[in-house]
Amino acid sequence: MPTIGTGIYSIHFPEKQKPSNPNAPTTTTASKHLPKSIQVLEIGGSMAPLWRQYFEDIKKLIYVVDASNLCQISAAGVLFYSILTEPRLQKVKILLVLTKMDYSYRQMRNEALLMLQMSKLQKQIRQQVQIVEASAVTKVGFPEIYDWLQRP
Ligand SMILES: Nc1nc2c(ncn2[C@@H]2O[C@H](COP(=O)(O)OP(=O)(O)OP(=O)(O)O)[C@@H](O)[C@H]2O)c(=O)[nH]1
Repeated sequence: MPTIGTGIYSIHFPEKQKPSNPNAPTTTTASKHLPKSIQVLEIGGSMAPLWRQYFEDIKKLIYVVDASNLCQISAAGVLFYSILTEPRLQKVKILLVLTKMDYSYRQMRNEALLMLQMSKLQKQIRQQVQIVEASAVTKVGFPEIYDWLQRP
């Protein structure tokens, strides 16, 4: 079922794992100031014609592409390009999540990036796009996504 409309979610960050050396410091001054939770607005793929209404006052943007859905990746790339060239999003930090990696074959990362024309896009846009492979089932990629969200 596609997400219709929008959803607001709170993401609570897991405590950082304690290091195996008991004498090592567990928290640094920087990590003390990291947010413990964050609010995320999810806007469904079927809302693409209305995405522009949400571009005001955004600090970070996560673009989620279903890597198991070969038929839709090229279309997702065209929509991604329209986001990256949007004047109001030029200073926004962007995370590209290739999701459902558990359901995709192993080379899918490269194929998806090819279909999204990422290397061509990176030369034309101002934002640095971080790319993460993820799965809601295996939780692959979650630590990277949490880190990215917590970073200022
Ligand atoms: N195997 C697998 N299934 C997933 C994963 N994430 C979501 N699903 C399943 O995929 C189905 C559709 O969910 P989503 O693709 O998240 O739907 P959606 O993102 O709301 O849809 P749009 O917003 O329209 O793109 C549900 O049955 C989910 O349980 C994943 O990482 N791996």
